[in-house]
Amino acid sequence: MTAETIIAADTRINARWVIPIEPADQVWHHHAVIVHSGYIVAVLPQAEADTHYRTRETLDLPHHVLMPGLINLHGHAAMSLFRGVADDLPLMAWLNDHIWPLEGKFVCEQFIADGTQLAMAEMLRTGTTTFSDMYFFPEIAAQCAADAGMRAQICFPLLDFPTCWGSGPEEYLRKGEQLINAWQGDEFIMPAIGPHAPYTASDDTLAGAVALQKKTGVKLQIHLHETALEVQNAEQHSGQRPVSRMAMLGVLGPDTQCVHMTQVDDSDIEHLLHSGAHVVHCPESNMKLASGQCPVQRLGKAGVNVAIGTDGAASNNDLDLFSELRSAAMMAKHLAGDPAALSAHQALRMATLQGAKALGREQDLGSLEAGKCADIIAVDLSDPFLQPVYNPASHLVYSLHGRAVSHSWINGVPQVQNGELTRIDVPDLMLRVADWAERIGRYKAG
Ligand SMILES: CSC[C@H]1O[C@@H](n2cnc3c(O)ncnc32)[C@H](O)[C@@H]1O
Ligand SMILES: [Zn+2]
Repeated sequence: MTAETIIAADTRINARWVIPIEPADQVWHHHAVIVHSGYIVAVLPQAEADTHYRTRETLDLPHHVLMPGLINLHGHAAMSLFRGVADDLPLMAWLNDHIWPLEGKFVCEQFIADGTQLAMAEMLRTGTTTFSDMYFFPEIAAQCAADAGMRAQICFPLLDFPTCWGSGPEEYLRKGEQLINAWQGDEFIMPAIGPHAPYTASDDTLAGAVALQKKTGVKLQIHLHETALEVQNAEQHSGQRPVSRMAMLGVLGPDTQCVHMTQVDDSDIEHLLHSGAHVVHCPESNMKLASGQCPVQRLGKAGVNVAIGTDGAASNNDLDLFSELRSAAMMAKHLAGDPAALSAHQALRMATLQGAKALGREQDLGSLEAGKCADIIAVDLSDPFLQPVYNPASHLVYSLHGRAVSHSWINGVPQVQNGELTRIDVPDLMLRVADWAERIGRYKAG
């Protein structure tokens, strides 16, 4: 490019700080991000942008940090309607005695539409631009995400028993294949297979999942080694750890995301590494259900890719990935007995580029680099509770929560402007949520 070359583009965002994620551990001052046709064209010093770019619009963010949108790699979006409905319980009592009966009573297409919108409103408002969902009526969740312009991996549920979405594994697999056919190759929606867990999916069911994965090439996500009890029960029942059973059945591979992994021994790490499977860490859900904790530092040092997720709002109880990062960093340090475990920059990478890698999208998502999709967030650091700012990466992980997000774009399209959602009708959504709360609350009260 010569000094005279002026390039026309759609949007220029000037920010006080830019954390590009790649290259790693960088904080750039007074840089600009240039966006055109949904893609990042350049990330460069503002003085250079003055010389080389003319854009239709320019946004000045003088107290803000720009970074890639966050990737929430595990959740059950519509469960936001069950937020706070059953607290202070261990996983199996929470599921068996509370959540599964409630799901049997209330989950239907409208529940999924309203609950998924509620979850998306919270995620967008707190900096998430891509999420993964594993829940019933995935065709509704996929359409909701596409309508809102949000990126989503939509995992269809697969279990041995009947639910509101199907009569059993055969029907789940048949409907799941329809979901894959409808959405595979879409820019926003990534259909995937979601066998619930080793204790709810038989060998035959998992073989069906593996066959469908081989046929279609989509990703597979499963809850795995969530609790010590899960591993103990499996060992007593079959003499095998669930990870080893998954390896034997062909479930583990580079297209597989193992959610939780709070119980990890050397043989598990060997299976994860050998297969190239990814781990999704959900620290707050794991703490709240007292399930255990994923040893992220150990896995990272061994070379396993670790992404992060909130899990559903019924076990967290929010979908704010910034607060999740704080918990992840604190927990990693506590668990490793090492304050250097999971630094602020490492935590931010886990919620961006490492999430993109688990989705197989590290070529076009997860960092602010020319050629990547313009999935960008701005975080306002001007509040008194964030002063002084020596290191914005530190504040993003250790000091703030997601409500400090002021702007977000997905594919260059504004989703949040000055803290307001642009594409979700919040007052209308609140009416529908209030209606569900009234019905669920009345049922709970007996
Ligand atoms: C097959 S749809 C998803 C299914 O999973 C349940 N669920 C939500 N959170 C968890 C968790 O942390 N571990 C295991 N199962 C979970 C959800 O209620 C649905 O029934
Ligand atoms: Zn989950």
